[in-house]
Amino acid sequence: MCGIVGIVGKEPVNQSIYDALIVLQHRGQDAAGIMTIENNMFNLRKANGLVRDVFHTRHMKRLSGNVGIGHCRYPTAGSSSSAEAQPFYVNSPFGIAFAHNGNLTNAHELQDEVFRIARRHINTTSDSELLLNIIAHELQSNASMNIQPNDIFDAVEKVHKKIRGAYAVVAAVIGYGMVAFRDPHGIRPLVLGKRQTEKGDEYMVASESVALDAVGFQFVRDVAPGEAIYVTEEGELFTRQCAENAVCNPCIFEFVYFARPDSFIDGISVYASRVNMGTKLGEKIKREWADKDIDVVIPIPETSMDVALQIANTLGLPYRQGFVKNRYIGRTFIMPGQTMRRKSVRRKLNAISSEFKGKNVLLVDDSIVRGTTSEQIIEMARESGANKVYFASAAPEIRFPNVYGIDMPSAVELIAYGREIEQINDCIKADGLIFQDIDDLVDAVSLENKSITKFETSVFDGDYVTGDVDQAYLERVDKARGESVSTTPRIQTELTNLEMHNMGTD
Ligand SMILES: O=P(O)(O)OC[C@H]1O[C@H](OP(=O)(O)OP(=O)(O)O)[C@H](O)[C@@H]1O
Ligand SMILES: NC(=O)CC[C@H](N)C(=O)O
Ligand SMILES: [Mg+2]
Repeated sequence: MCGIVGIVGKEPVNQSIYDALIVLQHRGQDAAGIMTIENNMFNLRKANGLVRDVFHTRHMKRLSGNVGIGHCRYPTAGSSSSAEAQPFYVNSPFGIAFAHNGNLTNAHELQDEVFRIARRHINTTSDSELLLNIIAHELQSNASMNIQPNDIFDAVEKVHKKIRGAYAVVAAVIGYGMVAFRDPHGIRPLVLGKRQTEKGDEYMVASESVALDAVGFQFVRDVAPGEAIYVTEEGELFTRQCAENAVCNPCIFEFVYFARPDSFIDGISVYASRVNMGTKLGEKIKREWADKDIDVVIPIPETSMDVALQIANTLGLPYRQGFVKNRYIGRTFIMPGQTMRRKSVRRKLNAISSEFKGKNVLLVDDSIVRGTTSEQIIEMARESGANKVYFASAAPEIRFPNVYGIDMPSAVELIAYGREIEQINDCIKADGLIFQDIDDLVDAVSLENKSITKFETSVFDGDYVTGDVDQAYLERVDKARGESVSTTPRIQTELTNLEMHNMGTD
């Protein structure tokens, strides 16, 4: 999913960007990077790894400057090579550092255009490097030596017309400041924050509001779909709507799984939406499983905990912790490669056997994607002596690939693809399996902000809000990005490109 952050400050921003990335770590565990501007020069450090492992004191010291951007990556296009870690950089016009959350759906066509028309070479397979070059080209064609806010906004307007898909973007431009914008459907989240200091106002954009909280910025508002934000190096803020027909169709999977519960996205508390999911699913269980003799509700840590507690409340059943999560293991779903994901479930979760012995348990997860977690967890519950193991998913069956920044490029790897509920259950081997209905999921989230009438729900219903995704497209994406990409041993991909990039030397 990726986390992005950008700050125009009155003091060095390196520590604040680092702290913001630490709380956005759940959005991307594969690589991290920070780029700052000082005396019209860029400073960069990026590498594969968690934020805490990528930045050491010596790197932080080098990242001086009052303007900067940061990124933590969960690869959804290209490879997981360190050459595709972000921020990316182009030297013309002015010098632009760039970070992106999302996925372009017309990257294929753009690749050719960028070369033929803009004469720009893209040296990685990343759609983000492509997007950076499109912006750079538009800025270059538009601007004189002394660009004004409207020149930047005109360039973003042209970018919106050219590219399709999901994108929340932040860029730092030498001599100018920070530019950020969000796709016209608002699929990926982006918030604006402000901090008042004696030297003047500082501005920050970030993927989630929790990043503002962490570094002491006040939440101002969500960046509107299609809107662009420009903050000069001096701290002056300009904004403009740069897209025609912008609509707010946020990705519903942010609320199901990706975002932190203490974040607010488009006016919706992620936590409250999860509690509502618990109420809705609890009511469905009451209606449809009146005959099931459930003794206790047990969450599968970590994301499902808020939902599971509310299911227990709704059913009037005890809520108990049956699994302990190893705090040093990250999220399994966003790990690259099925082998790593499979191995990590047992390393990450261990059963408290006394909570299962002789009991009929209802295990709750936020979603079942590939079934990696559910299959192993049910096995663990049985090994711990459970009598019956029922399973509830707070999201409906996931049957369609995601093309907007979640790594589900291939339908065949989804456990619900081509399977009815009983067949899914045959795979995960529960004594009963129940999914949230799609209408209930949408209601659960929209209850918190009634003005949003449509969410991006393609993984559940195949309705892709950008309108440009058909079967042929899905087949192409599937082919281009098979498991081979994400399972390629890192060392191999490293060797190919290591010297071609400004890695911010060790
Ligand atoms: O069906 P699967 O392919 O296994 O994917 C779904 C699981 O992956 C996620 O957990 P993850 O471990 O990534 O993160 P969490 O600790 O936030 O729950 C999600 O919460 C489900 O538990
Ligand atoms: N998950 C994301 O937002 C990924 C951004 C970009 N498509 C990449 O793969 O680097
Ligand atoms: Mg989980």
